[in-house]
Amino acid sequence: MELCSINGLKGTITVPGDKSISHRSIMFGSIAKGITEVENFLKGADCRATIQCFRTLGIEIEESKSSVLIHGKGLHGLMPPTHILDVGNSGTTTRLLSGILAGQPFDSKLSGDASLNARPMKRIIEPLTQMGANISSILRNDCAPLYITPGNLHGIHYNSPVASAQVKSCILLAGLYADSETSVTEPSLSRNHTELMLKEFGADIRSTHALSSTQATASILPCTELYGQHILVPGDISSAAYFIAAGLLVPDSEILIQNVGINPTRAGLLKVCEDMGGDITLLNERTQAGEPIADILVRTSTLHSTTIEGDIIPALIDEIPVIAVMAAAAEGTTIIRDAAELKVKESDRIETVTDNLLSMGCNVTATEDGMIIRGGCPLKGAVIHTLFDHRIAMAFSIAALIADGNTKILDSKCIDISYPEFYDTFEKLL
Ligand SMILES: O=C(O)C1=C[C@@H](OP(=O)(O)O)[C@@H](O)[C@H](O)C1
Ligand SMILES: C=C(OP(=O)(O)O)C(=O)O
Repeated sequence: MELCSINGLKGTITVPGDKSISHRSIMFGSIAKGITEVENFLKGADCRATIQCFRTLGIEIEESKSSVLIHGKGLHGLMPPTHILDVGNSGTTTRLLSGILAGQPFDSKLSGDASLNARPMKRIIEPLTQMGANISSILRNDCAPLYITPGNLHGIHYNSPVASAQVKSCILLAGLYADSETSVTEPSLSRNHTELMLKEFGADIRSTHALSSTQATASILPCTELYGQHILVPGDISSAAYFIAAGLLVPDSEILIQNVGINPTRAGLLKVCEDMGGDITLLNERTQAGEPIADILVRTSTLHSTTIEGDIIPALIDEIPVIAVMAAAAEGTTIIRDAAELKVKESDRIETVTDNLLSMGCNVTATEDGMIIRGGCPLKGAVIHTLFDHRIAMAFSIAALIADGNTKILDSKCIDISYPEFYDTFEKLL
């Protein structure tokens, strides 16, 4: 994809359904009894991988233009897979599905693409093994492909070294099949969609937030049955993030993004935009199945630098590439720290972001757990090496809109992972 600078993005748009909630709707719907109907499901490649995995596990899933119907077979209704489960590029599918598979009375294997098979899985192998699961890395490198065989699961209390919703959700899902309570404490609260949605499906799940620290604990009791639900998936704030950044950065813009999920465990970007002087207004705030939603009005703003660190990091982890682009255009030096998790995403996002910003003429330094971005230098068009990472392709498409000259985004097709209609949404604002 080739892009150049523009002016005046104007209009009202919606963004596709939330990726995290879409994955969970298929998974929980499949192990619930009865039909789960999902509206505004994200038809990106990652969530399609989740659908395919559950079809392979014997679940009938019907797709229409407006919704997805899951014919759930109950907690013990999955069938042994006849072939290896293909998790594609999706960390969420891999880690959450492993938690469910650990509780099944049959063997399974799961594997993904080269990027997925290089991501760390010890973070789930360790706690699942403590619970009595039999899960191993087939190549003995603590990565997928993973092999899971039946084990008798018991409840544990797990102190997670990372604030990761994938790790937390994996353990809680295995906890559905354990013989006693399972709980997970994380150093700071990660996205809580599993806790909110499993409760709607009938699970006995609780969350507590320590008053004296940022630590958060979620616990679940073994369950006899979950029940099918009707789910309306809110727009994905991680996808809205690109249009928020575009609205702030592109001169003479005003964009209204309707129906966006603003769950506080996801909405760190809004706080950062506010700290940077961004003109953002939340309209029509409401709650749907425990998930807060709003329309977001964005207008062109003069941005200044900020420091992003500590317990806000999990609430904006996927938005850091586009935040870095905003920081490059802002006056002053922005510091991002406590974000070492960026190194184990679809690419090493500390490296991919800093390398591409450098090639656009920005003065940026990578650090062990983040980056230092000295903003205010004019960006120039460049060839962007996405390394097939969808967030890099989208973040640098925004950088292209304010750069001098043409920018070429290599392998931009990877955007299909989370936002197949990304460039079509842009067309609506021209
Ligand atoms: O649970 C989820 O749906 C996700 C959790 C986050 O990963 P971690 O749990 O690895 O931080 C996030 O980066 C990913 O895009 C989706
Ligand atoms: C990290 C991401 O997803 P996952 O971990 O599910 O691959 C992402 O979408 O940015």
